[in-house]
Amino acid sequence: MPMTRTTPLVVVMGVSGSGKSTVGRAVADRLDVDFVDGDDLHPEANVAKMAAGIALDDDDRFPWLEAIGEWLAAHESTGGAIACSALKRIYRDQLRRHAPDVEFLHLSGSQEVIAARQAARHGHFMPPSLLASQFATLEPLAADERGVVVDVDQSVDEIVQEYVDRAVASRPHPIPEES
Ligand SMILES: Nc1ncnc2c1ncn2[C@@H]1O[C@H](COP(=O)(O)OP(=O)(O)OP(=O)(O)O)[C@@H](O)[C@H]1O
Ligand SMILES: O=C(O)[C@H](O)[C@@H](O)[C@H](O)[C@H](O)CO
Repeated sequence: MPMTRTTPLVVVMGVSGSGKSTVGRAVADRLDVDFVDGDDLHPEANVAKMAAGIALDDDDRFPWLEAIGEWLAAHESTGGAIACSALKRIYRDQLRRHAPDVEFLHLSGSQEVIAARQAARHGHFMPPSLLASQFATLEPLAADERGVVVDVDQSVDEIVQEYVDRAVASRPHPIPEES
């Protein structure tokens, strides 16, 4: 019989400023799994490009998504949470090639709400001027993609609780029995 676990392997996705790092950390604390901020896995050139106000393209994101995918693959048996924008379906497909069991928590909100949060945030390399391109690039989860969408216009605790209620408590994640 396969064992079941309730600790998912989850990518906290969304546009810049949607709360991926904040919520990802809180989700990982709540589920007692490892967390990493995908921003820390960007090649230096990507960070420099974003800091200069230039949006990343598919070629820029490819090696970064490979690194995210490797982290996911390494956490398949333990579960884990990682913050990664994962804006396009092809990016999520790339991650699923590394970790087919991965699920997504899409932090969704209006450009107005997220822009206000970015404006209040200081010392981050991502300029608010790139928010429009983030929204233009975003492809929401399709019906066949494993994941949930949670509205960011509520407290971090409420977001985590909604995620736990909808994705974790209701849906055990089968993993192979250890030999
Ligand atoms: N639910 C929330 N309510 C109020 N403020 C929030 C909430 N979630 C995040 N914030 C705040 O909004 C700002 C953006 O959050 P955070 O840095 O976690 O987003 P992010 O998606 O990781 O951004 P980036 O992708 O640009 O690194 C932060 O100042 C954070 O404290
Ligand atoms: O795909 C992208 O364009 C990038 O990953 C950005 O989303 C940033 O990493 C991040 O959100 C920083 O603020």
